[in-house]
Amino acid sequence: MNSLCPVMPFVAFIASMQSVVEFDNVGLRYGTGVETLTDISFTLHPGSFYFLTGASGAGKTSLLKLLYLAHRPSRGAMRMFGHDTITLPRDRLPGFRRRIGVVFQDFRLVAHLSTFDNIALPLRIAGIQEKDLRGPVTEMLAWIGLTERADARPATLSGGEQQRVAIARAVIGRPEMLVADEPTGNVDPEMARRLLQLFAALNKLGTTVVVATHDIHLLQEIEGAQMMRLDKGRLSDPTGSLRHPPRPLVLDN
Ligand SMILES: Nc1ncnc2c1ncn2[C@@H]1O[C@H](COP(=O)(O)OP(=O)(O)OP(=O)(O)O)[C@@H](O)[C@H]1O
Repeated sequence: MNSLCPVMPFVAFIASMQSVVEFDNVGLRYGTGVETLTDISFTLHPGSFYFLTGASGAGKTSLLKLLYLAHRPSRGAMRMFGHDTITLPRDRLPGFRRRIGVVFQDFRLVAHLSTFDNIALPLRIAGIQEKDLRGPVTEMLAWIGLTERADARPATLSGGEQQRVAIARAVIGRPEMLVADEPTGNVDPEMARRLLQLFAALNKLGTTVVVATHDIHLLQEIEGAQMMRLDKGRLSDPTGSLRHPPRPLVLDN
């Protein structure tokens, strides 16, 4: 996968950044309930690969929502791409979101668009010309094994096929940060490994990757990956990923 579309000259930009994301004592509360996320502090470094693990209900999706700016923290400080996102005016949020690729747990494909057009969407939004996007989208279709389904609408695809389209759409524009929520939950182990290779290729090009998963065996697939674990809304740091320097990831089993 060495020809992910050259959309943004971001590698040099990322290399010059100290951190991609910084959380300092962040809390998140839905409505008037108890806090879903409590005292979350960490720094994500440019070009690193993080797995976010934790039991169901631990707060993984909630933390990812903060990362892709769907929610703002209820308290604490948060910086992204060198900017304070708590005080960022609402009209600047879309510009920040375009720098983040997101694989949603429920895919969120555009129902009336074909597989090809769903994958091409970020490139079209970025103003890439039709003649320049056909090659990367075609290559991506082959990589996810859906060349034959290029014209299919999402409703006619299986859950696993929709998931692969969602991943292709998230990575094709080479975002500065990729946030993926259980991205391999609907595919077989072989395809899961293939999709992780796609994330790894993107990561090697400089993208910071955060993948939430229940499947800790995935963690062994990415050399140098770091692990963040949520336990009832609190972050633990089993591999020292969030300290300096991080230790290599070693699994217990
Ligand atoms: N919009 C919401 N309003 C109120 N509570 C919410 C909302 N979204 C999530 N929660 C609650 O926050 C807690 C954490 O949910 P979250 O989806 O972040 O967990 P998760 O670790 O991603 O779980 P899973 O692995 O099952 O997807 C849960 O108790 C959930 O019910």
